[in-house]
Amino acid sequence: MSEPMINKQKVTTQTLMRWIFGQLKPYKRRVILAIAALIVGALSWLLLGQGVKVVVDDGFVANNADKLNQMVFVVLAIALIGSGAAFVRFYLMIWLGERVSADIRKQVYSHLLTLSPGFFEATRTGEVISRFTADTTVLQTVVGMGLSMALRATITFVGALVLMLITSPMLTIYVLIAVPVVLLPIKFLGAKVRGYARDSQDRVADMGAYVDESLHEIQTVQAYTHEDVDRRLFSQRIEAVMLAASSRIRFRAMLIALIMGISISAITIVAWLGAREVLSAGISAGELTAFMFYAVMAGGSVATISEVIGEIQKAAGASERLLELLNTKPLVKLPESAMSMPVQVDGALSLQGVEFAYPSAPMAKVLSDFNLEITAGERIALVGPSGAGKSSLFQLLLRFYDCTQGQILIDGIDTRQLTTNTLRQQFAMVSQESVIFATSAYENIRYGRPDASFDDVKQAAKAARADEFLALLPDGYQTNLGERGVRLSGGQKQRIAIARAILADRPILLLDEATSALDANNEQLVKQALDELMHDKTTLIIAHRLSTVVNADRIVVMDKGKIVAIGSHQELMQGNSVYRQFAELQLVN
Ligand SMILES: Nc1ncnc2c1ncn2[C@@H]1O[C@H](COP(=O)(O)OP(=O)(O)OP(=O)(O)O)[C@@H](O)[C@H]1O
Repeated sequence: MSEPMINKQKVTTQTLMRWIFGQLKPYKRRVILAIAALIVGALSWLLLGQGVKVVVDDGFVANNADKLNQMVFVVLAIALIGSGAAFVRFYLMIWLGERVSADIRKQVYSHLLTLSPGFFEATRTGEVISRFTADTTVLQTVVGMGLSMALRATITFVGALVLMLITSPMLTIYVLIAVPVVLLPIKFLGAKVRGYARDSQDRVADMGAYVDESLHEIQTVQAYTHEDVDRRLFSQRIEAVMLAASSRIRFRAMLIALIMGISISAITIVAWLGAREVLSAGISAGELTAFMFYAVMAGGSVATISEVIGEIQKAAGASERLLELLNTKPLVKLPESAMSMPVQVDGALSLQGVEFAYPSAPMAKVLSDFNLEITAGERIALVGPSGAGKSSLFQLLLRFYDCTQGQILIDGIDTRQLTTNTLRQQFAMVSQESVIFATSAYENIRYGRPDASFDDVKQAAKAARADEFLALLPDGYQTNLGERGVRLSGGQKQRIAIARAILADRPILLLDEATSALDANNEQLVKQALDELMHDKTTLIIAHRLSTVVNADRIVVMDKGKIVAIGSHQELMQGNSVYRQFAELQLVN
């Protein structure tokens, strides 16, 4: 059974709009200003129609050159005001779109950092990144362009309608009959567009994940000359994106075409009816001109609104995925009122009746009946065959998961009484694959204590036997180590990771010893670095080296999630067959 990591959910247009308006709240002043600019803009375009009417009737038809000259200036002034308002509206709305999408990205990223590592095992990084970039970009367009266009179109529509009514009530009634005919396709085709939009974004995410994975493992791809297969598999994913997009585009195109066709037909019919009115002297030529100006404006507004509705449907699809991410909860539950740790933590650990199974495989017990008391400052070596549960034990100690039974105590405090932050601040971890970030050596070491001074960093590097080689790098400590530390040797990476842990200065160490053999010199340096690190600290070390088990206070032998023996190297070599086998076959001498 696989764990439902992301809860699929349907987002209605209302939920989406409520969410977006919530995001706009902090920028109330800008929103109000944008709306004001929008109203001024829309009103000036409407006023332009009145200007045109005066130009035609009083200037043109009445053959009055003075009036004509005068009105041209008025019309130009109105156009200038309209353009100014358009600038303010456009600038503010696009700004708000960018702002909202930036804020949403921050929220999603901040939330992602709280999710359990299990979530990232079940979800592909590339997919998460796609949600981040592609989905928030869709929202950005909706806020920046869509909402502004819809609002302007609504005001224009209402204004145009009022002026049409004033100009000619009868012709207006003809126009109004046409409106429901335009709205019908929006309702039916809009829903289709939304469904396909989500599908489309899902396919984009899938493609992103594939690119991420293959480029990440480029050496393996090239070493196995797998490029052609990758091209084919990628192209399949791209075509899936195209296919989903085509369906969406088809329905949107149909929507737009239908609306245009219906509106233009309606306008033509109304113009024809209006022209007959002019001929029978029911209305003036200027009135008909103004009326048609408004009718075209109203028709254009309806078209705009329908297009925006398409955009919003698309955004609803995209935000479904973003909201799913935001609503994914971390696996571990935090206490209602958390305890704090004393200033001085000794680092004694107590595991009492611990039992554990991963949520993705609840029936497979990874640890069971696990009891272990570790005194402060003790050095424990964990050994056992692959799959014995050693790494899982670390995951429980860091509370990436909760035990299914039993409890874990630090200095007598149940770890479930602490926030995960307080708990994790008691541990420093050095994993088997030394983790190096694509930044300077300095920042890499400072990772565990971002406020450390340069002297602190240098001291930690010295203790970790890293100072010497760091000083020889082109920019010393400021040298960029490249993505995943590609510019360093294995032993150098290990020593940087150890320097980081030394600087972090946490009471308990979790070490997963590297299995790869180093040359004698590097080996010696790493050993010295580890000795510095473990000094005075409670240490749990997944051991792969003979020197480590020999120097441990106690060796805990694990097999199939249980402790099968505890003792010193000598004792276990004599008394425990699992250990003897392990030591003979797997310890690096
Ligand atoms: N994320 C996970 N989801 C489900 N099962 C897991 C997960 N991680 C590990 N397991 C299972 O838990 C068991 C213990 O694995 P664990 O990695 O703790 O062993 P280990 O002793 O550290 O092994 P190794 O020395 O090979 O790293 C294994 O059977 C493994 O398949």
